[in-house]
Parts: sequence; C-alpha cells; structure tokens
Amino acid sequence: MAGLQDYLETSIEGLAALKAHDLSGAVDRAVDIIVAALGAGKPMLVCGNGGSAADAQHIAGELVGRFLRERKAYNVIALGTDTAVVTAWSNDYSYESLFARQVEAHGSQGAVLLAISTSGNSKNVLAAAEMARQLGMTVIALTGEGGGKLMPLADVLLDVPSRFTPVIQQGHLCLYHYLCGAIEDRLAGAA
Ligand SMILES: O=C(CO)[C@@H](O)[C@H](O)[C@H](O)[C@H](O)COP(=O)(O)O
Ligand SMILES: [Zn+2]
Repeated sequence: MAGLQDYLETSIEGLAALKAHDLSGAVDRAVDIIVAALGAGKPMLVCGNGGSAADAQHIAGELVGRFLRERKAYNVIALGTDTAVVTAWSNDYSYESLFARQVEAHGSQGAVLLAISTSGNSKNVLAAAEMARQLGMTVIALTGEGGGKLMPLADVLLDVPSRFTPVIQQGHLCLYHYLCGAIEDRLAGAA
C-alpha cells in the first residue's frame, strides 16, 4: 500500500470518474422504484458480501431509523444478519442459495431487491437477483464497472466505473447516502 496521500488521490480519482460517469438518470429511476415500493408498504431487501454486507446494514440503519429527517420507519431489511438463519441454511444447503432463500421468505411482487456486489459476480447475490425476478420484484444493482453477471438481472444498474474493490465500495457509499436522502425527501413529502 502506498502512502495515505496516494490512497486519497486514488479515492478522489475514483469519485471523479463516478461523477463523470453521471448516473443521475439511473439514480432517479432507482429512487422512483424504491419510493413506490416503500410507499406501498412493500419491503426493500438489501444484500451483499463482506464490506457490501456491512453496506447493506448501513442502508437498513439509515432507512429503518433515520438519515437526515424525523419521519416514520421504512420497511428495509439487510439480508445475512440473522445468525441462526445464515448458519442453518448455509450449513444444511449452501451459502450460495442463502440470500435467494431470504428473498423468497421476505419478498413479493412490488418489493425491491438492492443487490450489492463490486465484481457483480458473487453467486449468492446473482441467485438472490434471480429469485427476486421470479417473484416479480424490481432489482437495483450497485456494482463495479459494467455490472458483471448482475448487469442483465438488474432493472437499474448503478455501476461505479472502477475495478478496484475499495474504490468501488467508496463510490457505493456516496450513491447510497444520496439514495437515502432522496428517498427520505420524497417519502416525507419535501421534494
Ligand atoms: O470489503 C472488502 C474489500 O474492500 C471485502 O470484504 C469484500 O467485500 C469481499 O471480498 C466480498 O466477498 C467481495 O464480493 P463482491 O463485492 O465481489 O460481491
Ligand atoms: Zn472493504
């Protein structure tokens, strides 16, 4: 790892590339979809592995609790957080099918899956997206450049134009903080 200043420079370049990529239209579509689902009482399920599992929990924390506004709770669930479910299903069947099983449990037509994968190729995330589509849910994907195998399974692709996992995750953080603010503004009636 080079010095901190170099890492910050790499990070700034990553965010500059994301800005130039201009996902405004795709983000607006994602906000419309999520607002329609949450406004109708349908859940948004969020999944990912490793840092993206932490991101899924971060997003649920913002939307079940609060981001910047006092308002009612929204129906947002981070998958992979229930130790008994995770260990039972992964031990008895497969880790690959865990998120799909949780989507089957909590999803339904009109609900949303927010699938997070920097590679776009994690098998359990792909299986979750396939299950969501089978159930008539909308799939929004947060990925790295191009979206990998998740791209064709996504109704809305939010891809950070990088192949460096930490920089992609830093781009995801900006995208989902923006999404949380826009969702809260719309559902709380301010914008
Ligand atoms: O946070 C990091 C790397 O920055 C890692 O924990 C990373 O999330 C894990 O290796 C994941 O398993 C990567 O999966 P994915 O993003 O390719 O779906
Ligand atoms: Zn990380």
